Parts: sequence; structure tokens; C-alpha cells
Amino acid sequence: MLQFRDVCASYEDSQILFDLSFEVEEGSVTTLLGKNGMGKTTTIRTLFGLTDRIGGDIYLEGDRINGVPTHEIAKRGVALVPEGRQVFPTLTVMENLLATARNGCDGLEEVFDLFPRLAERKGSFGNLLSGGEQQMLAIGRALLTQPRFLILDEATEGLAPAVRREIWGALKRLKDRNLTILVIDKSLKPLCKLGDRHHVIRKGEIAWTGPSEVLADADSEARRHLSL
Ligand SMILES: Nc1ncnc2c1ncn2[C@@H]1O[C@H](COP(=O)(O)OP(=O)(O)OP(=O)(O)O)[C@@H](O)[C@H]1O
Repeated sequence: MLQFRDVCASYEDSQILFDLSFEVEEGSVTTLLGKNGMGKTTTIRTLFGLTDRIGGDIYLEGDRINGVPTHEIAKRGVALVPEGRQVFPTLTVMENLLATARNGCDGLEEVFDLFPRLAERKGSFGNLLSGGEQQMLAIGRALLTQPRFLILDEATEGLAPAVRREIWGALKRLKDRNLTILVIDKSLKPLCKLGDRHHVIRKGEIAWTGPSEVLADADSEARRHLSL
């Protein structure tokens, strides 16, 4: 689905990604891990053309997408649930959902089935929702674009354990429907259960790549890079 090959990226004079290479296989759940400030969000921004790529290539379903504008990447079926949720505060849940929907109400029942709480609160304004409800709404909005590839940046950060479990459960159901998913998160336990392949970023480079069985081992090299 996605391939980064030796990608370098910078914010003005400051280079953040250094020859970063990794892949996301179609139908898999892949994770990007790493301590704060290591370049995970920058990697996603570079995919969407929001940070300057100064070297290397990015491929989406085999097509090189260097320089392809953000809206075109979205049109090709890549949906992002950004860090910080970014729901519209003065729109209702329903209006928030329909604001990004690709085909009107198509997929709405699926979103409500995944997150029944959103159906209960469909008339509530974005700014009156709890953090967990906002996160569900952000995921719901992304799903209504009918993506083939869903990317979540810190989707469970700051949420209560029960809400986190609900979000992990929803992602598992989406995985079972064969959606390709890339997750940035710090919750190793659920990631080991859900993820197929994991990449640890350290100072803008891939420091470790491996499967869940190895990441789950507290003595693994991956854990040393994460200092957990
Ligand atoms: N707009 C920007 N201008 C300049 N430097 C930036 C900008 N955004 C991020 N950086 C720097 O780029 C580096 C990587 O940041 P990035 O947000 O990609 O890290 P991250 O791994 O996603 O971390 P976090 O878990 O804290 O979100 C950091 O050193 C950060 O200070």
C-alpha cells in the first residue's frame, strides 16, 4: 500500500527525517513507534506533502507520489485522523460527520455501529463532547471518506482506559474488514495485539522493524529504543 524509500524531510533549515525507509502492506496494521520528537508526525506530514521532502521517494499502491498535492492523496483513499482530533466545535456530531463524507450518508450506519455513542450524541455540538467522543468523531469522519488506508496519529492519547479499549476494539473490527491501517501510538500492549509489523523511529531514522512477538518481549532491542 505504502512505501517510503530513503525519505529525507526538513522544516526550513532543520532536517528531521534521514533516509527513512519502511513499508505498509495492504490489509495489515502497521505501527510507527518512537519517543517524543523522533519524527513520527513529520513522517505522516511528509506523506501528505505538508512537510518538505528533500530526498527519497514515496509510493502509494505502486505509484510514486512525490509532489502530489494533499487533496489528491486524500482522493486516492488515504484518510488521516490527526493528532489533536480537530473536530469542528460549532457543528453537531452529524454535521461534523457529513462535512467530510464522500457520498452523503453512505457508511454512516457503519460508523454508528462501530461507535454507538456517536449515534446517541448526533445532535450535540463538537465542543460539548468528551475527549473520547471527539476522538470517535474524528475516526468516524475519516471513515466517511471511504478510505482504503487509514492513518491514526496518537488516537488514544489522554483518554480513559475504557474509551481506549473501545477505540482499539473498533480498529480491530476495521482490520477484520481488511482496511489497511497505520497507527502512531504509545500503548504497546494493544499495539502488540492489533499490529502485524512495527517500526521504531529514532532521530528521523528507522531504528528497528519487527513483528509483535518480538516487540512484546520486554528485553527486545525495540524496547531499548523506546526506553520502556
Ligand atoms: N513546524 C515545525 N517547525 C520546525 N520543527 C518542527 C516542526 N514540527 C516539528 N518539528 C520538530 O521536528 C522533530 C520531530 O517532530 P515530530 O512531531 O515529527 O515528532 P513525533 O515523533 O511525532 O513526536 P510526538 O510524539 O511528540 O508527536 C522535533 O524535533 C520537532 O521539534
